[in-house]
Amino acid sequence: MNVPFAKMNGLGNQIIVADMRGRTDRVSAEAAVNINARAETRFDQIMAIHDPRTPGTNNYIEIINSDGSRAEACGNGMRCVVQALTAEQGRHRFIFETVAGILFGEEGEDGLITVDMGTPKFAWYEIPLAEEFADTRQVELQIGPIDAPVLHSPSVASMGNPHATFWVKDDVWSFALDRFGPLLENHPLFPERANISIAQVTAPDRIILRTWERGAGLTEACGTAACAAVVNGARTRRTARKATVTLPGGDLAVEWQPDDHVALTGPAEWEWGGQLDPATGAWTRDEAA
Ligand SMILES: N[C@H](CCC[C@H](N)C(=O)O)C(=O)O
Repeated sequence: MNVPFAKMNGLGNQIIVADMRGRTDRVSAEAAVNINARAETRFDQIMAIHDPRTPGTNNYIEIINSDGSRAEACGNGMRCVVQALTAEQGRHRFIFETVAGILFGEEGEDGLITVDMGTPKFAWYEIPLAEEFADTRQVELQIGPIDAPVLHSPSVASMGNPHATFWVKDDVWSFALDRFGPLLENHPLFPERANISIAQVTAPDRIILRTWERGAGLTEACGTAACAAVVNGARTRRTARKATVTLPGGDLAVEWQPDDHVALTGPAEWEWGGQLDPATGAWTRDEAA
């Protein structure tokens, strides 16, 4: 009843790829919490590969945060899925379906993986926000002393999942994101909570970014947050539509293409494999070959 899994990472974003093909059950929230409770398998997201649900797609992917909640999108995790399936099948291009829609992934000759993350959404009800904002390039939200807020006026967008990008002039490491992150993630403005990022633009094609992820906390990298930062940077004229985003774990390349799709390029790394029970989260590590 166990399924194979791989412990992987996408730029230090801790990912577990679980092979749920040929089964009708799902990785339970309880299993996710139990897997995350063990040091060796502490993770940010589980990417569960299921049989396809729609003709023309290769697989349906379910994304589970470390708190057991489900996410609509995960850029770093999708790259890990592409790498795992490329290693297994020898093919390089895949079409996936998630709750947020259809997306493409491809491993290049250089080993870097590009994922088409789809089109960003900017309407307040699409993100979603709890109240109407005509312009989501800058919404009223602040934290810290009322007359001297530490973070304020984020740009918000959906990359399938909700993101707020707070623009800062100072070093992103000078902010206590561990303290502000949980408050902003759960702010009443975000009925489905949100991923919270602080972004420093250092050149029109360069952003330094830290993210507090919804359902996972501080992470080394968040692919969809990098996409949201570039899209929000471009529509507020802070950046070009193509930029390198430097995250604690390293660099990602993001391009908001003329066809409105956002392409995310970066590495993925396989660490080790094992077998897990998707109901309880009990797992064993495979013997090294
Ligand atoms: N690590 C992910 C994002 C996970 C999203 C999740 N935290 C949520 O939206 O709930 C990424 O690379 O895009």
